[in-house]
Amino acid sequence: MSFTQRIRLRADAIWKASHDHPFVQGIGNGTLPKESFKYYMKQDYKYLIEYSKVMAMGVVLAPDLKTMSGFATALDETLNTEMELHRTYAERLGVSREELEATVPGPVTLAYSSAMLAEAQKGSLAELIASILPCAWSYYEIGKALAALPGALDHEYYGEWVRMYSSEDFGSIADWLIATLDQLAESKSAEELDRLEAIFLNTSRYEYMFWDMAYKQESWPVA
Ligand SMILES: Cc1ncc(C[n+]2csc(CCO)c2C)c(N)n1
Repeated sequence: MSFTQRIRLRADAIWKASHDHPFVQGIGNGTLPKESFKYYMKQDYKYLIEYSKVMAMGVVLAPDLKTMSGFATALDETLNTEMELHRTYAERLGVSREELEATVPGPVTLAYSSAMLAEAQKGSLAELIASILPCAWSYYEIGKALAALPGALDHEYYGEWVRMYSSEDFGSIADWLIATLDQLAESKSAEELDRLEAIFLNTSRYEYMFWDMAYKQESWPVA
């Protein structure tokens, strides 16, 4: 079993909880309230800005040109394809570019982004990838699962979201991160692998919490 298969297995209960979450299922069957989706899109936009910085740190930490180029491609995809989806939905939802960019990150958005940035700043590429992998990988799994539901791909409102996250382009970023982490894991000690697993489990938990936060439109308890 590869290292990423091992950590995916350990995270299975968390990933299943995300998959079954009413927010995710609501995108798939079209019943998700638009207000929850609007809240999610605004929070996710802020999250993706920080995620992009982590990708950029991947370029810096990369040991060779091929790896640099992989991070540069993923960074471009995030800034110019994925975030374009958010800009398009924001327009449909009547949220201006200014409002979108001025979104105040909620508690989970801030905690999740800070956790990824903290791992990236420690300076090990394996730790950086372990922290961002649940993000790219779980969305691809969710995208594909939702795409298999009748009508989800063609849904007049959420179809675009399902098409983007089930696309091969996003899948190839997840596959590339998986292969890169497996390669880095080959030269790590058992203690280091345990540490990478713990990082992966933590951001898997944050993925679940992000869906939950958005569903409940959870904000800071005191403004
Ligand atoms: C909370 C949260 N987690 C994951 C993603 C999905 N995502 C973020 S970056 C990336 C890889 C390529 O850009 C993918 C699939 C998201 N949007 N929001």
